[in-house]
Amino acid sequence: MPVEHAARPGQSTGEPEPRQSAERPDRTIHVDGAGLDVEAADGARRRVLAPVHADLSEGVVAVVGANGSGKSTLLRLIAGLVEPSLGEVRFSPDPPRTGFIFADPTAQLIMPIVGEDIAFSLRGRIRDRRARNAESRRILASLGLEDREQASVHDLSSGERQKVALAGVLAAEPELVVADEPTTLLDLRASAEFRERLLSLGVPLVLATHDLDFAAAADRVLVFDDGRLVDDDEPAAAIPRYRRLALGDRAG
Ligand SMILES: Nc1ncnc2c1ncn2[C@@H]1O[C@H](COP(=O)(O)OP(=O)(O)OP(=O)(O)O)[C@@H](O)[C@H]1O
Repeated sequence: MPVEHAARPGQSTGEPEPRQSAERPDRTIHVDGAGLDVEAADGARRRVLAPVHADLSEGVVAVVGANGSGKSTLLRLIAGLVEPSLGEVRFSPDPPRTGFIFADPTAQLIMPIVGEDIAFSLRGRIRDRRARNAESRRILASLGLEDREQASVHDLSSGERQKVALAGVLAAEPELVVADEPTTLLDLRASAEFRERLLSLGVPLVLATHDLDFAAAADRVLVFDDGRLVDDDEPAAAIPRYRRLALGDRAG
């Protein structure tokens, strides 16, 4: 059930950030009993994700759960990075162009200079080099990084580096963004800012997060525990139950 948020421009910390209204493609991710078994070193098979059933068409879906509960596995199945050993992931009407954002942006920065990295991501879409550089500058400016075009990716702060990784993903004009704990390495302010960026992309977002403020800004929350989907509801209902699941009496 989509949850509407009132606009509160300019806020950068604290409460969940407002989401700008945006056109969202009418696409559904059908997770039809998708799950994953892996083979251990001794040859034994281990189920790391029990079959998940969920039709996801909301603008922002947050996936929460303890370490090792199966969040990243679900994200990788949705993004097509891993094939399910059970069930399937389908899309209707058609599979989206999907961009994946990792917790550690260094995993996806390829070129040493910021502008070069974005231009590299644009190569599939724009053949002309000057047009590519112009588009790279436009994307960087849209993320407030216009003065970092010539910077080394190694000299950036973690927050800037995560934004450059996002710029690289946006360069491919994704129709779905899958983000695996994208604010984990960021401080409070950078995390709030990055959260706001992701929420205002106007592109459907599925993200795993331990940041419950971020999850609270989603339209729908999936809760995982020990490799199973154990709750699936709107944030106002799912997050308090997740707190009780994770913290027991300490949830308050
Ligand atoms: N290819 C694999 N081979 C072996 N084990 C795997 C594989 N993929 C996932 N696992 C295991 O499955 C479990 C769930 O992992 P997953 O990364 O999905 O958890 P998570 O909820 O994202 O955890 P975290 O919050 O720590 O990132 C873990 O025990 C992990 O070691």
